[in-house]
Amino acid sequence: MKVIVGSRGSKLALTQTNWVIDRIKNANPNVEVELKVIKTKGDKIQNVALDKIGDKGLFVKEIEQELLEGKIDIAIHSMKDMPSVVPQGLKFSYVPEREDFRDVIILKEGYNSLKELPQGAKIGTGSKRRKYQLLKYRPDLDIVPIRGNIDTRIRKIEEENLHGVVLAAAGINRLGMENKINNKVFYVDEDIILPAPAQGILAIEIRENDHRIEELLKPIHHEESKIQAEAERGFLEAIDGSCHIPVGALCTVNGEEISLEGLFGLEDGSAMVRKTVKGKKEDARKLGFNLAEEIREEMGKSER
Ligand SMILES: NCc1[nH]cc(CCC(=O)O)c1CC(=O)O
Repeated sequence: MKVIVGSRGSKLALTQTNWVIDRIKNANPNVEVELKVIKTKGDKIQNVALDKIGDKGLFVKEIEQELLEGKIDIAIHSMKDMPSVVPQGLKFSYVPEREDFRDVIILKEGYNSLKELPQGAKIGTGSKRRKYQLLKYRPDLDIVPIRGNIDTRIRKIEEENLHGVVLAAAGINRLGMENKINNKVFYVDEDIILPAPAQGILAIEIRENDHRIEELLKPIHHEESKIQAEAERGFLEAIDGSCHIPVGALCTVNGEEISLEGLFGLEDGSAMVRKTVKGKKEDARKLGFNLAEEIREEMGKSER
């Protein structure tokens, strides 16, 4: 039996996809797995700020089309880049174990922490979630909009004379970057920057009725990561967040109990609400919806 796995061609996407492919092969030694690299619209538009060119889905559509047409059997994405609604005929399969959910700041050489940066230090990020949470912690920072893949963003520390850039720890860890660069990788506590919903979680997308493929993926299932994805993405869906507004979420699983913390802000960062709810793990998605409702309500009060 042969299966074709589709992926974007960025270094991170390929590393993630090959990680999943290795695990599929290990669990199913008789299956032949082929990698197919697919170029998406998001890969073609390089110079426009991400928050100015539409929405999530930019890195996804072409890959989902090939999945629907049977040109590939499995698609691997970063779950945090996935739109809240999966197209008709497709679904997410088993969720593998999550990488680090935190954000990191790659600091200019000579600096070791966020605290010690000078007044007015320049930090590069294109994400409003990262921007407004950082400004809440350090209102003096000068946030500079940047985008590009991980290497490009790290290069901008030099090119644009920044004190640091914010990235997802998951990407840095998966690429083993910490050992490849001279810069200090500073892991930001989630109390300071709540991560994006499902940051560090991979999405394995398949055709809805493809039980044959689903069976191959079963051994890579990680229960806790699946519950986190459900709760955090439930929140994302209900809050109706786009990448134009600050949205963050983090679910913690403790036996049968889960807690879900969410963050939602106005587009200009003038108001932000952060709140935690607790519930049962089988209600993960519903808990996400409840949290969104509570946060919306609180946001309404603060706007009046
Ligand atoms: N926004 C792009 C993106 N999508 C997923 C990751 C990293 C991996 C992950 O969060 O799962 C990144 C890079 C980043 O935010 O630094």
